[in-house]
Amino acid sequence: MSRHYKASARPRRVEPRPESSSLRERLAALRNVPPFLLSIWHTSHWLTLCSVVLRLVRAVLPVATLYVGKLIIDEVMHLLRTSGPHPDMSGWLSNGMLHHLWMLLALEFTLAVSADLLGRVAAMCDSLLTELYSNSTSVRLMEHAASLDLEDFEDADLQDRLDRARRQVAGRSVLLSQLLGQAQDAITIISFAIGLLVYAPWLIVLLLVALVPSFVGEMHFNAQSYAVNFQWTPERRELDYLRMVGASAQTAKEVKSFGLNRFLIDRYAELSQSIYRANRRVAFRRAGWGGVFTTIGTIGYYTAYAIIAFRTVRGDFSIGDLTFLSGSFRRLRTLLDSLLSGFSQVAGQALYLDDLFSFFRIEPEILSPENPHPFPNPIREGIMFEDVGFRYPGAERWAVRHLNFTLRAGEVLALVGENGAGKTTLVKLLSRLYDPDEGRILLDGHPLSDYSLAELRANIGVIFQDYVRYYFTASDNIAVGRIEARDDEVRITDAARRSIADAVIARLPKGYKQMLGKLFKEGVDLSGGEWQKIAIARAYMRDAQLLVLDEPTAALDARSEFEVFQRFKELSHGRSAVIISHRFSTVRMADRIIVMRHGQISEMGSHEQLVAAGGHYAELFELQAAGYR
Ligand SMILES: Nc1ncnc2c1ncn2[C@@H]1O[C@H](COP(=O)(O)OP(=O)(O)OP(=O)(O)O)[C@@H](O)[C@H]1O
Repeated sequence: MSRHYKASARPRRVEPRPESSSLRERLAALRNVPPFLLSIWHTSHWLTLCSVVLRLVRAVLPVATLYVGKLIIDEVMHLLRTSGPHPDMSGWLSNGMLHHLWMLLALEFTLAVSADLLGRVAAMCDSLLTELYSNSTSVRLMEHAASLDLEDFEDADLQDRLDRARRQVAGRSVLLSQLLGQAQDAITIISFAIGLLVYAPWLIVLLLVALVPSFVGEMHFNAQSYAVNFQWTPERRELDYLRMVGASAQTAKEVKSFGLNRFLIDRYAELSQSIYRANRRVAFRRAGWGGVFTTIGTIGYYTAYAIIAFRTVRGDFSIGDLTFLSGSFRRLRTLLDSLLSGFSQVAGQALYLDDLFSFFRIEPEILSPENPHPFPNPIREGIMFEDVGFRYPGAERWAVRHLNFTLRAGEVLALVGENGAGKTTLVKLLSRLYDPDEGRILLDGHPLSDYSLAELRANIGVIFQDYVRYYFTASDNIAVGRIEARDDEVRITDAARRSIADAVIARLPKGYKQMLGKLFKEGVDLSGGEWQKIAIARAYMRDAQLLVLDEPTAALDARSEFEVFQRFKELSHGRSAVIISHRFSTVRMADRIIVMRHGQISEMGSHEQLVAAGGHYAELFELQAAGYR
């Protein structure tokens, strides 16, 4: 299967960029809400139940409060009508005429206090639930990212999506309380609407007419905000990158000595200004249209108010009815307004959920087979490359092609060649970080893809030239080579001894417990060569049958390099190794040397054979040797 085909088969590579998504698309994004709610439910049954029940109860309190308010006014009016104004309250109090009023006032008070308490407890449940959800989603995000292929990480589109997914987790957690608040508002609206329907059904129609324009407007502008956000993801990532380069311990040295600060700051300011301008355009239009739509709503409200007042004067309604109706209408308007705009916000946020869910839908392609072939121990025949070719995704050129050779069991093979010749690519194929686009790689006669990925990786210890400097302790920096053995001190010190990192660690104030790097308090930075010795120790943490060292000694001084290889030779116990190096002092120690040129093998043989052949190798060797004379 060619890389080209794979690329087009992946949904993420053909994802359209919504310039401005249609209403239908925004509504379609609501399909993300049920799975979102389901994951909330899985986060904590108890908190979800608690929040839902409290909100249900809380939802009917406003109409009850308003209705009791109406009863209070009617009761007051009744008292005034039956006995007239009473300057001395003591008579009323003693004959029990105020009993009913007292009861109503006490009920109103209880309703007000309950509404407040229920609201607070529900908000607490929401915030706890939100934090739990955000934590568990971040863990899922890391787990899923870990399962993806290296190719995925080198894809800018995926990086954009991952970035939006991360921001979704950090910034979209309000969605939960918004959704629950929406449900609560909807129930409150229904309860108010029932009250209003009983008195004056036509008021509802008036209300809807006033609100629909503002709803459509909100929907439109939410989608525009999303589109702006979407289109500018790469630039936002660049902003993050510039911030990191401009102010981080790793880059400070070079940025200072090249005087790069001004350039970085200007680039940052320019980019952030462009994003700001795009956001401002939407914000201006939103504010302008929002004003128009709100005015329409206000006109609707006051028309209704005038009608109710007029009909009260005509005697159709009591004063209590007037307060209840106008109060209901006002509350309904604000509630419907917030429900509709909240709905469009939910629809907008559901679009962001798309990023999160679509990130979770990306499937890795480099997988273990269902019934893996047992991994040979020891490897008998070796690893055979049969006409192997590979092109990086999206690249026109083949990075390597027509590779034919066998890495024999127990053999130390060196790869040499100029920059970009394809040496690291060969190693990535060997450790199945990529699958070849052409040809096959066989291990003891079976394609690499027949073996369990975990077993394959456990049996191949690779240290890449751009190995990671972890800001962990020295001990953990070595243990990452086999993290299960993190507490195995004997193994760690043994690995350090083999890679001559033991001498480096002996000089650290806290030895193996010393925090490395300058990121954390009390961290100690190392020289390039010292870091490299620590990194090489990782390879020895494994019981790998094949060691791959990609320019393992580039930063080492001549004596250290010699020592590392002496120990490697002594201690390899017949293990195979592939060593990439530009130093011929290292290369000549190998059993066999492969010379790569423009992605192909140009020569193969021992040091002596290749020098005698007088080809490219001999030329490169002579060049380097001349440098020492
Ligand atoms: N992730 C990548 N995406 C696209 N092209 C790549 C990628 N990595 C390497 N290449 C290209 O593939 C070719 C082979 O690169 P490779 O890293 O294998 O060379 P190398 O021989 O290891 O070089 P060096 O000695 O500089 O480390 C080069 O042309 C390089 O530009």
